[in-house]
Amino acid sequence: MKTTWYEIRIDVPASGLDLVCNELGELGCAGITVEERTLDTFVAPDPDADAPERYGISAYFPTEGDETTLRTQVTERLEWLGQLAPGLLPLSLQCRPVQEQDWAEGWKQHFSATRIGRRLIVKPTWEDWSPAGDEVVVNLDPGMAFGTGTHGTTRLCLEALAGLYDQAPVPTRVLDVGTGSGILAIAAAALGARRVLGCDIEEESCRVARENVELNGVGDRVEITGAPLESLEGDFDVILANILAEENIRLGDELTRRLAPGSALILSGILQEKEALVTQAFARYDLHGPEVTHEAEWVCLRYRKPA
Ligand SMILES: C[S@@+](CC[C@H](N)C(=O)[O-])C[C@H]1O[C@@H](n2cnc3c(N)ncnc32)[C@H](O)[C@@H]1O
Repeated sequence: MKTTWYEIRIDVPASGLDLVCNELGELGCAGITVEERTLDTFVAPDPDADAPERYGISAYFPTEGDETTLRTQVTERLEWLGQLAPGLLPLSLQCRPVQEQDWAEGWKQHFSATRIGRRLIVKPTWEDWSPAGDEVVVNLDPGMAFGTGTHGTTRLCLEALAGLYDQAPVPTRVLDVGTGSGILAIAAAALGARRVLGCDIEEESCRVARENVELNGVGDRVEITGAPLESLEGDFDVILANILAEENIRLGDELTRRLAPGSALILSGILQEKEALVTQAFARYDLHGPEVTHEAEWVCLRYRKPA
């Protein structure tokens, strides 16, 4: 049975945050999210940034149609608390009912079938697509792993990868460092790679990636491993690394050491403001490029190892 929840959003001064959360808990609140910090799963919070003066919080209460009483109770309690917590009053409460299903499934509405380049289609498992001509389809259920193709960094990598399969000779050996949901590894296999290795330091990502590899029927060509890059054998025609700028730099020697002559190195996960940091770090390697592509604040660097 689906629970109905009542969401109450409140703007709270930083000094009163703990007090408000405590009072809401006493009134039966089952969960609170604090929304003020810029927290992208891909961008580590800046430890030097000033803490915000106010936070937007969302408190969730299980309800059985008694929202008016609940709203009155919360208002009265916070008005009382306002005498102890400067800046809490005047209160601004925004309330709405929420179905439990919205929490678990809400993100899915942002993920729908997308064409990348000339013939690559990335789609969620719950949508149908009949490929026409030489189109290839990547089917994904990203679960808790990163990589639906909707994030700018993934899309930039997919575009770079798809472009490589529009010209001869097509790459056959591909390494995907930080595979997440496995999206880039599976796309490479779908486009024509014969041996693809995806690695990730997160166990959950490896599990999801393996499931997606099976789902796409490319298990004979794609291997997913939790082993670190440093321990991986062989050289590759394409290496993709959609990891943070600092991590790309840290792994520079290990990435470039595995590039076959004439191969492509595709680096992403780089915020525009970090572009120069990465290009400077990679200037010491024997590489052509980079060719730079952008999406919103993200940058992708495409290098070539001389043939
Ligand atoms: C932004 S996600 C990219 C996922 C997917 N490749 C895509 O393009 O959407 C980055 C992934 O890299 C993994 N990662 C970060 N540093 C890594 C490293 N040094 N070696 C392997 N994986 C790493 C993270 O666990 C995460 O799953």
